[in-house]
Amino acid sequence: MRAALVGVDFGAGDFNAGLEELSLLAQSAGAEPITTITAKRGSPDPAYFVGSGKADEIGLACADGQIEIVIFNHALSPAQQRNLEKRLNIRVLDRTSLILDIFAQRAKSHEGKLQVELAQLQHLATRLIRGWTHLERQKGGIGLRGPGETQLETDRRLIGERVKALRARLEKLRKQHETQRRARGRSHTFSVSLVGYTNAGKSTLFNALTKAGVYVADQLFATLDTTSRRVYLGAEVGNVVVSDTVGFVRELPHQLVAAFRATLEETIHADLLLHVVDGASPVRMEQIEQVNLVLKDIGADHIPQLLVWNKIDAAGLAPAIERDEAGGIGRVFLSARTGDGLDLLREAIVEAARRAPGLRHLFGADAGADGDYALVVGADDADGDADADVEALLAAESGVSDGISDSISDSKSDSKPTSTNVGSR
Ligand SMILES: Nc1nc2c(ncn2[C@@H]2O[C@H](COP(=O)(O)OP(=O)(O)OP(=O)(O)O)[C@@H](O)[C@H]2O)c(=O)[nH]1
Ligand SMILES: [Mg+2]
Repeated sequence: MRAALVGVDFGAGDFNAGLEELSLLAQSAGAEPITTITAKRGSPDPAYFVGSGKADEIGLACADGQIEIVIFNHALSPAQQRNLEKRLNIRVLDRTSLILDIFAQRAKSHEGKLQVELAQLQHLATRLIRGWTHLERQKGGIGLRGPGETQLETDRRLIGERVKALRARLEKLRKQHETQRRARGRSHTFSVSLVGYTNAGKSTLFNALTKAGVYVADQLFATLDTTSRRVYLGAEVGNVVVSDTVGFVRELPHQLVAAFRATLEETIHADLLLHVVDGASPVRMEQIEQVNLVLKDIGADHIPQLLVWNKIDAAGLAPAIERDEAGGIGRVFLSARTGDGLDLLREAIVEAARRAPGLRHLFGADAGADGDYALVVGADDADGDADADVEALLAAESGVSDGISDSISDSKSDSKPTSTNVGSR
């Protein structure tokens, strides 16, 4: 589908990098960007987002019939989108819809699909409601029982019912995740989540890390698109669980963040976040900020974070560990592609695991001091079933079970590891 891209420069951030990202997003959604139209404004025009003169310029660019869709690098109000479509006589997509569409295309698991559907319906619902009030105004409040309104009311009711059903279904799945996490908590397997801006190299790093371990077991512990594997990191720490998850983008639609809460909760409950950064990107600092915003949004900003400065091969840097003022590891420079610096990252994870509270008992030096298993069970264990906990722990330590083997059996479609990638390649 041939597309015209539209970006408005409000004088904030790196405008060109933003347009480049839009182009990648559009391609990820299956569109083919043909032309880009830019404008400079102080604030959005209420009717068309751009000025009416600029709107006509966009119309002119589409006049020869080459362009099939116009994609804005911004969130448009329902009215702006409608006005533009009327004036240009062509389909107009905003950034939110574009991202939702990519999610819809990429979601593979049952839960992922439910989450995307919920987000899309909620997005649609706001448009239907506003469309209705718009009509209401046109008719001056008279003749409101007309067929148009009735249809809209029916649509809204159906959407409302579906949203309710989806929420209930997702809540049930969320509870299952929680049960699973508690089981995992008992065995105190140190868990590491890869987070980061889309395209930073999380999946590449995930594969490099998990393949490199002496002992690797495939594990899918979330039914959505979080893939996890156990990685053996030496005698001292033993196994850690590493998870690869959905990437973040600037202005991640809030419906999506809300709908993907269950997926992101795996991130919230990690012991350590590996924040993967594309060290070769000119806008890496902005991306780090964006990722931290999303992490704050989902309540994961309190988790210890290690910045993984990836793609040093492209940035011309050497593998290194950089310590912060307190002596803790702040950044690891590596290349997931060439494998340079991976050993440093493994060291850094071992060091973080060693420092993690509540995990010390697993390690030789502290086991004697802390002594008993009561401490091992952990503060977040609500059911008080200490015997079972000790059993689980012993089983875990002897390698019989690590507590994540009771995977969720929500649907047949969830039986294979899958992953959703948001964004661009
Ligand atoms: N030069 C270079 N490229 C890399 C490196 N690591 C990853 N890449 C490339 O970066 C692109 C994105 O890599 P992914 O691993 O898919 O990134 P991701 O963070 O999982 O992306 P999303 O799943 O979309 O969020 C791919 O083209 C990789 O080949 C690296 O160390 N050096
Ligand atoms: Mg990925």
